[in-house]
Amino acid sequence: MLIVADENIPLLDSFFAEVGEIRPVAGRAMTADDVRDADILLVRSVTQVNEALLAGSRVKFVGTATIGTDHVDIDWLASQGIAFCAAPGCNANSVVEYVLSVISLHAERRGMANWSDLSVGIVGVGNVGGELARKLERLGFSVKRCDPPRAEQEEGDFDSLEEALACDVVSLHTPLTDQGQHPTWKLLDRARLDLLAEHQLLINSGRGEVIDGDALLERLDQSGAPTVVLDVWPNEPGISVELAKRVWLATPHIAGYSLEGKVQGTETIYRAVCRFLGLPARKKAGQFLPEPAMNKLAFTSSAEAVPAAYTAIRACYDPRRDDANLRRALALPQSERAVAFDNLRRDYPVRREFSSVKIQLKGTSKSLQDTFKGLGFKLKL
Ligand SMILES: NC(=O)C1=CN([C@@H]2O[C@H](COP(=O)(O)OP(=O)(O)OC[C@H]3O[C@@H](n4cnc5c(N)ncnc54)[C@H](O)[C@@H]3O)[C@@H](O)[C@H]2O)C=CC1
Ligand SMILES: O=C(O)C(=O)[C@H](O)COP(=O)(O)O
Repeated sequence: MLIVADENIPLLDSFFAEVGEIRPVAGRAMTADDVRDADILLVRSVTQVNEALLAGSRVKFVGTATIGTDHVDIDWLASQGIAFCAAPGCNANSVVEYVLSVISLHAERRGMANWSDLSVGIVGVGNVGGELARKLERLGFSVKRCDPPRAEQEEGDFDSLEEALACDVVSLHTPLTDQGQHPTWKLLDRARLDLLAEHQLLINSGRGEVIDGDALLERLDQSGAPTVVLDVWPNEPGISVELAKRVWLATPHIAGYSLEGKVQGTETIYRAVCRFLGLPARKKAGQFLPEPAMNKLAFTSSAEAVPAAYTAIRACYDPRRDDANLRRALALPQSERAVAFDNLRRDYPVRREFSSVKIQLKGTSKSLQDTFKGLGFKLKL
């Protein structure tokens, strides 16, 4: 059994050594020659999985250790009888924590006493957007939910795109597709970007092409432009330096890169491979997660909820470090930038989720306890 796999899938040996021989390959550069003799192909988002890659190969199962599937021609796989699995939800919480950290920085930068005075419009209310909405509402934010595909299918409190785009913060969490009733390709086109005003914050941690990159560049050169944070970009890894210069925070598609999120992605495809082969799935993500370097934070009775929350959030994850690293990479000669973008992702430092930290509270208020619980930290009272 030959398993060809993107070398950036963490814990390949730990999960798959008992299943078959593993051949790690650079995901971005994977060719038909690399996969010809494979029985199983395991990828991440940087490998285009389609007829050009797989025609004539013996691959019978494809797994992607990612939430997004826009890099996979799922219809073609089905037409060839090739089984497929993705990892829905695996790194959703990581993306939510990225967005929460960005919102905390934005509120502080605007001199707001209370970040929950910001309204937040979420576009795409699935695993990521849904969890973001739940956390924000628990923290007291007012949230608009825009999800036309869900609104058509179920009873629920959904809002229009225009209502979401009128919020103080707009966060994009749709899949990328140019098909069907609700395409998201350039969903934020020139006209919709024109609706955004100077006081607003636009965050894209879905897929780069959901925003029209040229229109965004133009909008950011006009007066009254919104503040923009991009984790995902048109044309990765060769992203526009001009666009990066004009956005407030620029990160190299790492919103989902918590250790928990990555390892859960591997676990999901491991389980699917075991099911496909009729093997018992004995390994679990939890057994491979080390004790976090920082596992405790303490606050005293004088701590106030909002500043304490910001301190704890940023102790776990502060996007300004990723922003600084990406800007350094983009200052390299043009011929080196795309590789540098990918290297930041390949060599990403260990980042742990809020749930890995116990917050010790001595004599603190109920509101402080509720804030930390709402964010997903564990409490030690
Ligand atoms: N930056 C990063 O590191 C990561 C990015 N992602 C991206 O985030 C996307 C969303 O992830 P999940 O929430 O887990 O996916 P999901 O499939 O659970 O939810 C997506 C939601 O978007 C909705 N949607 C589809 N078309 C829409 C439209 N035109 N307008 C508004 N809503 C629409 C769907 O109905 C669905 O509820 C992924 O497809 C992936 O592209 C995911 C993980 C990490
Ligand atoms: O899960 C997704 O969808 C993502 O966007 C991943 O976090 C992307 O990571 P790579 O597959 O590009 O390493």
